Amino acid sequence: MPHPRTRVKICGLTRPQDIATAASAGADAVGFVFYPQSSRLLGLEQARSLRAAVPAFVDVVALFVNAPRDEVQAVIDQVRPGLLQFHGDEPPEYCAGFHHPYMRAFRLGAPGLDTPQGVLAAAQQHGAAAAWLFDSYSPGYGGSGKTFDLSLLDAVRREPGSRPVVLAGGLNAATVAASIRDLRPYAVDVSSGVESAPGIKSAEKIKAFMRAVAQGDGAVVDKDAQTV
Ligand SMILES: O=C(O)c1ccccc1NCC(=O)[C@H](O)[C@H](O)COP(=O)(O)O
Repeated sequence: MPHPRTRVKICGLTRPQDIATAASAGADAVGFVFYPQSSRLLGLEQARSLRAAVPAFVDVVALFVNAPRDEVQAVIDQVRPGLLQFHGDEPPEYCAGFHHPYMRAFRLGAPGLDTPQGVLAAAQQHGAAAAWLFDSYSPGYGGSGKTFDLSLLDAVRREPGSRPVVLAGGLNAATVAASIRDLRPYAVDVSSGVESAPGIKSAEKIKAFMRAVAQGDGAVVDKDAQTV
C-alpha cells in the first residue's frame, strides 16, 4: 500500500504573497502566530485580511502561547481558523474548552520532555487533540529553527493510540526528506527553514521544501505504510 502523502503546514506567514506562494506550491495549511513576543506576530485586523487571501481547501492554523481565553475566542470568531495550535503550557481542559479542533505542541528537550516515556506521557494527556506537534525546546517557545533528537519520539511511535504526529523544529529542504523517511509523520511543519528573514517567506525556499517533501514521500512508497 502506498505511503499517504505527508501534509505540509507552513507557519508564521505575515504577507499575502507568501500565502499565495505556499498555496500554489501545494501547502495544506498556513499558520498565523498570535504570540506577542514573536517576530511573526499578527494583529487581529492583519490576520482577518490575510485570512481572506487563503484559498479554499487550504487550512488556517492559529497559534497561541498561554494566551488569555478571550484572545483565543476573538481569533476563532473573527479569523475563523480551521485548527488551533497551543504551543505553550496549556492544560488539556483549557485546550478542549474552546470546542474547536486543536493541535497541542510539545517542546522536546524541555524538563519532563527529555525522554521517550516522558514525551509519550505528556502527549497522552492530550488525547482529545486532533494532532500532536513535536517541536524542539527553545526559550522563545518556537519557530527557532532548532532540531531535536528524533529518538525522543520512539515511545510515541510504538503506541497504537497515538494521535497523528506533526513533525516540526528546524526542518528545511535539505533535511525534510530524510525526516519523512525515518519517521513517516502525518504532517511536517516549517517556519524558519523557508524564510529569508523572520516573518518573510522565500518563494524559492518554499518550492524547494515542497519538492523535498515529495521526494521523501516517494522514498517510502514501497515500504510499510504505517505512519504516526
Ligand atoms: O513562529 C514563532 O515565532 C513562534 C513563536 C512561539 C511559538 C511558536 C512559534 N512558531 C512555531 C512554528 O513556527 C512551528 O510550529 C514550528 O515551531 C517550526 O518552527 P521552525 O523550527 O522555525 O521551522
